[in-house]
Order: sequence, then C-alpha cells, then structure tokens
Amino acid sequence: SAPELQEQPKKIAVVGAGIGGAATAYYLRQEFGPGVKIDVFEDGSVGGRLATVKIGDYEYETGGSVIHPLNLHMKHFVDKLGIPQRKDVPSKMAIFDGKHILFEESDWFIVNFFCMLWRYGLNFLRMQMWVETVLDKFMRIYQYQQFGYSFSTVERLLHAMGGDSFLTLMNQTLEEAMMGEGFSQVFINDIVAPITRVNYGQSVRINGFVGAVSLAGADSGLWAVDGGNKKVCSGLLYNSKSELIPARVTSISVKVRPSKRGTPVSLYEINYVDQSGAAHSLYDIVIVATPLHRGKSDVTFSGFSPPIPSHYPGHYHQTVATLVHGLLNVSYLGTTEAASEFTVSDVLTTDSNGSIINSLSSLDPVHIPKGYKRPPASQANVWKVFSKKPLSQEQLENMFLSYDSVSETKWLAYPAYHPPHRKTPPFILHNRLYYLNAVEWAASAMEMSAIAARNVALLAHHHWHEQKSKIDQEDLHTRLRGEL
Ligand SMILES: Cc1cc2nc3c(=O)[nH]c(=O)nc-3n(C[C@H](O)[C@H](O)[C@H](O)COP(=O)(O)OP(=O)(O)OC[C@H]3O[C@@H](n4cnc5c(N)ncnc54)[C@H](O)[C@@H]3O)c2cc1C
Ligand SMILES: CC(C)=CCC/C(C)=C/CC/C(C)=C/CSC[C@H](N)C(=O)O
Repeated sequence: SAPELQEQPKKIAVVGAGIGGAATAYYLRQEFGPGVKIDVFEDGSVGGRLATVKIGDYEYETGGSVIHPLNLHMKHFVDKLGIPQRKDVPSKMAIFDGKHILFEESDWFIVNFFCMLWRYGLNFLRMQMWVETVLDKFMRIYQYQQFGYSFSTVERLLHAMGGDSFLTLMNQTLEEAMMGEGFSQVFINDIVAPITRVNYGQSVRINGFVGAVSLAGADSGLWAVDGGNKKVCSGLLYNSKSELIPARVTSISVKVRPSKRGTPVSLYEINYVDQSGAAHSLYDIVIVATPLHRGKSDVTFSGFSPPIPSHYPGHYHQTVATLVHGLLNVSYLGTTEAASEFTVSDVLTTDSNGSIINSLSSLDPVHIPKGYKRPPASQANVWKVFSKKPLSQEQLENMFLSYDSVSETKWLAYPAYHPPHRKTPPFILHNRLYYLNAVEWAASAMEMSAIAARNVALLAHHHWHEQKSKIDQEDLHTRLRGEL
C-alpha cells in the first residue's frame, strides 16, 4: 500500500530533465503542493533533445525546433515563465527530388494557390481539412486534463481523444490512411512524403497518427522559444522548486519498509552515479522521463513482479543534424537560378531518386537580433541538413562551395514507426512508478511529452489519494460537453 495514504508523499524522483521530465516536475508540484521534495536526475544536459550549438556569435537549435500554435501546454509554459516567443522570419519552401527542384514556393500566396490547384486539384485543401479534423479531436485532451482526468495507457488516452478513429490511425500507415480518404498517390509522393521526411526522417509508411502530427508540423504559425526551446526546461525546473541532481540513474528497485502505522510500505530505491561515485536514495513515487530503449537509456529494474524490462521492443530512428556555416552550392539542387536569386529557406526532399538528405534548411539563430534579415544563398549562412547517416566530406563539398564550420549531432531522434503498432509500453510500470515516454509511440513531439507529463502527474496524484474515478473514464467527450 502507499505510505500513509492520507498524507502527501515526501519525496518524488523524476529521471530525465528533457521537456517531459521538466514538465512532470512542474505538474507534480501543482498536484502535490509545496511540501514534497522533487529530485530530477539528469545524466546529460537539461533539455535533452532540445539543444543548441554555438556557431560564430549565435546559438542555433539542433534538436526539437518548432511548436504548433495549438500546442497549449507549451504555450502555457512560456506564458507562465515569462519567456517571449522568437520573432518570426518569413520562410520559403522548395521540394527537391534528389536531382531537380520539383516545386518552389512563390512570394505570392495567389501564385502558390493556383499552382497547387493546377498540380494537385483539391488535395491540398483537403489535407488541411483532414489535419484540422484530427487536431479538433486532439484538443479534447486539454479539457480532460483541466478536469483532472488521466489515462493508464497511450491507447486509452488516444481513444478518449479521437475514439476508434485514432486507434485505426495507429494501425495504418499514413499512406493507407490518406489513400483511404481519397488523396492521390502523386500528392502523397510529392508533398506528404517530403513532410514526413523532414519531420520524422521516415517515409509515408509511419503510422497515420504521427503522420497527422507531422502534417500539423507543416502548418502556418509555427513558433519557437526566444533564446532556445531548452529554456522552457530549465524554467520549469526552477519554477517547480525541484532539485536537479546531475547523475545517471543505473537502477530502480522496490523496497518494502515498516511504517509508523505498522503496515509495511513499499518505496523505490534509485541507484545513481554522479561525479563523486555511486549513491542511492529512497522515494515514494518515481517517474521515468526518458525512453526505455536500446541506445537511449540503460536503467535496470529489480525486485518487480512481473519484471520491468530495461528496453522495450522497437527502436529509435537515427537522424543526423549537421549545421554548416558556408556558401550553398545551389547547383547541387539542380537549379540554374543564380545564388543571389535563390531565396528558398527550406528544401524538402522526396523519397524517389534516393536523396541522401532528408532536408536542407537555412537556420535562424534562437534569438533574432534587431534588423536581422536572412541572407540570400549568395552569402555565407548557417544551413541545417537532416540525413539518416553522417555526411561525408565529399558530400559536404558537393553541397557547399565553401564552409568554415560544421557541427554534427547524431540523434536517436524519435521511434521508428512501423504500423500496425504493437501495444505501446504502459504509463504505469508499477504501483507508483510511471513511464512518460510511452507516449512517443503515438507521436514524438514536445507537446506530446508535455501532455504525457500532465497525465503521469495526475495518475500519481489519483493513485496516491485513491481517486479511481479520475482514471480511464469512458465517454468523457460526451460527459464533459457543455462544461467550460
Ligand atoms: C532532430 C530533432 C528534431 C525535432 N524537432 C521537433 C520539433 O520541431 N517540434 C517538436 O515538437 N518536437 C521535435 N522533436 C521531438 C522532441 O524533441 C522530443 O519529442 C522531445 O524533446 C522529447 O522530450 P523528452 O523529455 O520526453 O525526452 P528527452 O529530451 O530525450 O529527455 C530525456 C532525458 O533523460 C536523460 N536521461 C536518459 N537516461 C538517463 C539516466 N539513466 N539517468 C538520468 N538521466 C537520463 C537524457 O539525458 C535526457 O536529457 C525533434 C527531435 C529531434 C531529435
Ligand atoms: C502534437 C501536435 C498536435 C502538433 C505538433 C506539430 C509539430 C510541431 C510537429 C513537428 C514534429 C517534429 C518531430 C519535427 C521535427 S523537424 C522540425 C523542423 N521542420 C525542422 O526542420 O527543424
């Protein structure tokens, strides 16, 4: 049983200080009040997959970079922390098939509109409507969480948002889902695949749910955090008055201890290694906020029945982010345009012709200085290349006429999505031991980790106070209709 059920927990541990772990600390403080001690263990840097590198005088995002205007938790965090949004710099997109530019956005909306209408009929408009329908259902989670409802599995959470239609999306490829909706194969190849390639480094055979999230990631109005997205993580840790413990958690075990009331209580022992060696601490509640997958973390669990694996099935997809400060070789893109006329900022790629790159984007610093204008391709600039494998020197020399700085980050970025999906790992690993990153098997994005953070904080609270009526309730959409 939980220790002294009517009291608040004394100590809670969070493993990982990415956006998931930091948001968990924030919501735990909200749920359990000022008395509980919250320790956040971090093996690397606060921010995790939200990270920046310095090139010249400026910092640039190498990991998670864009946030959707309807990502309400991320919006709430920046508002609460008083961090401004980064100023918007207009962008222009082109699609490269590995040999030539297939399509280049014009500066004129009307030109783009008719060009798309001519090439793809109503597919473009219908895609926007399809994504909007998915987003409308997705937004229901905010109301459920506002009312304190939580879910024990990713499948139940998805079902509460979108009913069977979301579970179907999880079991279909994006291509199957879109073909089923009547989208044309040529539109899927030319437009949809480049978007899944830039966002998830994978083809249109990812699951339909993450596919819809990926298409939302190509909406207008995307934003980022001034000074770098990782500032939200340090801000949330500070705001939640958590203690950051710079250490690697090696194992978590369950220990039974006698209590003042005489009934034995179970506590979790966290073993960790920091600069001064190995140590351990006991906690009432533990939240694991890092993926339990090979190459991502190596936490072992002992004393649990049934056993908890260190690594769940499935693997994370590698995306290499290479930031280059240099002069782009526009002829690499098969264009005859003069570099001074080439104002495209985002080059997406199709699956055909085996393009070695997933995307090539002109990058703005995390803080836009006054009077900043993105330089044309005829001037040296910072470019971000996403690719599956690291780029060789020869490949870089083909892409750039000259360059003076290269920074490479090899990310195990997000799950490799292969529908039909196997059962996702649970949010609840043991009585008071929770796992946030299960959510990434639906879709990996900052907001998804923030939603899972609030969910696990609510689960922890409801289990502690034995409020079963707030867990896995059916038909919430109908029951909460009419509520604010
Ligand atoms: C290249 C790239 C681009 C992306 N672009 C976007 C985007 O534009 N928009 C978007 O919304 N999302 C984007 N994402 C996805 C987004 O970054 C992630 O979904 C999100 O950051 C995951 O956050 P998290 O806290 O759940 O996990 P993580 O950020 O991975 O945090 C886990 C933390 O746990 C720590 N840790 C691991 N093991 C241990 C241990 N044993 N002990 C202690 N600490 C440990 C790690 O060091 C890490 O800091 C992108 C991801 C990548 C890689
Ligand atoms: C969760 C919801 C409803 C919306 C999130 C939409 C979103 C921002 C998706 C992007 C996800 C992602 C993994 C993007 C990676 S690359 C981003 C950008 N194009 C870049 O080049 O850095």
